[in-house]
Amino acid sequence: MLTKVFAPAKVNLTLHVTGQRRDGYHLLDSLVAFADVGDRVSLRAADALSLEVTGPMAAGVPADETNLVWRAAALFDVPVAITLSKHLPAAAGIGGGSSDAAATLFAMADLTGDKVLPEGATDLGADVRVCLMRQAARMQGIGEQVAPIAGLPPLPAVLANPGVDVPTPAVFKALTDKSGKPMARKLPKWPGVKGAIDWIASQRNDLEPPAIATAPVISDVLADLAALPGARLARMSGSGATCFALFDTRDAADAAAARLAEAHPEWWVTPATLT
Ligand SMILES: C[C@](O)(CO)[C@H](O)COP(=O)(O)OP(=O)(O)OC[C@H]1O[C@@H](n2ccc(N)nc2=O)[C@H](O)[C@@H]1O
Ligand SMILES: Nc1ncnc2c1ncn2[C@@H]1O[C@H](COP(=O)(O)OP(=O)(O)OP(=O)(O)O)[C@@H](O)[C@H]1O
Repeated sequence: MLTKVFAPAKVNLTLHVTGQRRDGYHLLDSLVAFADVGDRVSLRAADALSLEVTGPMAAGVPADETNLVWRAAALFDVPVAITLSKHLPAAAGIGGGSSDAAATLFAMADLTGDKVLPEGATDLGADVRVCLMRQAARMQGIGEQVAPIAGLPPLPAVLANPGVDVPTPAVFKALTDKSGKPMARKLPKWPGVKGAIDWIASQRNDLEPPAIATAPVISDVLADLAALPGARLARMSGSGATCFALFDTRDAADAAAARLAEAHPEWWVTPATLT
């Protein structure tokens, strides 16, 4: 039996860094949504664990035990042959590895019938827990506290990545002010897409300045996204380098994505709906 699970891109609509723990990990307050674009994990029972990485963004992604998909599957007793079809850029702030790991955990649970996640599952990455949620959520602590958020309307978006790898630890290291204000304790009720975008625009991604210091091209991506017709807001996701713009309608996002892709054929650009 072949089990297939979609691994959506994770987008940090907001990302406030509110402190740092003694062990170096940072305290976050983030509104996270998921895109209708992503990777695909498929697996079947086999004699030994194996992984093949395919798809348009497979270049450079490890196909060995360092891949989070492999590590997630290895937590179970059943050996499987896995195919990971990469459509998302890696080391890009959209949770590729974490989302792939979460999808693998779902697929393995489906295959084995196990109802409880194996020990170590959520230690695979800071974003794995939120990626297991697969719906808009508020993420706090170092990523281990996640709560679903109701009432966020589907948000039309363009995602753009300039092709530079931005390693997450380097960005956190370059962050100077680690005590940003959190989001309001109670998130507002959003009156439709326009109101939600207005509110998101009033929040921040505190990792933008240190990511731009690490990879200055990110400021070009943000400027080009903000200049697209109909763009209401441009912001970076996670630790970068992927940035997103939000639009009032999916038609506007589709047209803007086509325009940006034409201007920057060397960038990864896609329209998406975030939920
Ligand atoms: C920045 C975010 O993308 C926001 O969603 C995530 O918190 C990062 O998630 P991730 O890539 O799955 O992160 P991990 O692979 O667990 O951590 C990579 C590195 O980022 C730093 N890190 C990560 C999460 C966190 N709350 N504080 C940190 O300081 C640590 O140096 C860690 O070694
Ligand atoms: N399934 C995977 N897909 C992509 N990269 C992976 C995967 N498993 C392990 N890696 C390794 O992890 C590194 C980080 O990739 P990933 O796509 O998880 O980025 P990220 O920027 O840390 O995501 P985020 O910060 O949004 O959680 C890559 O450079 C790659 O070598």
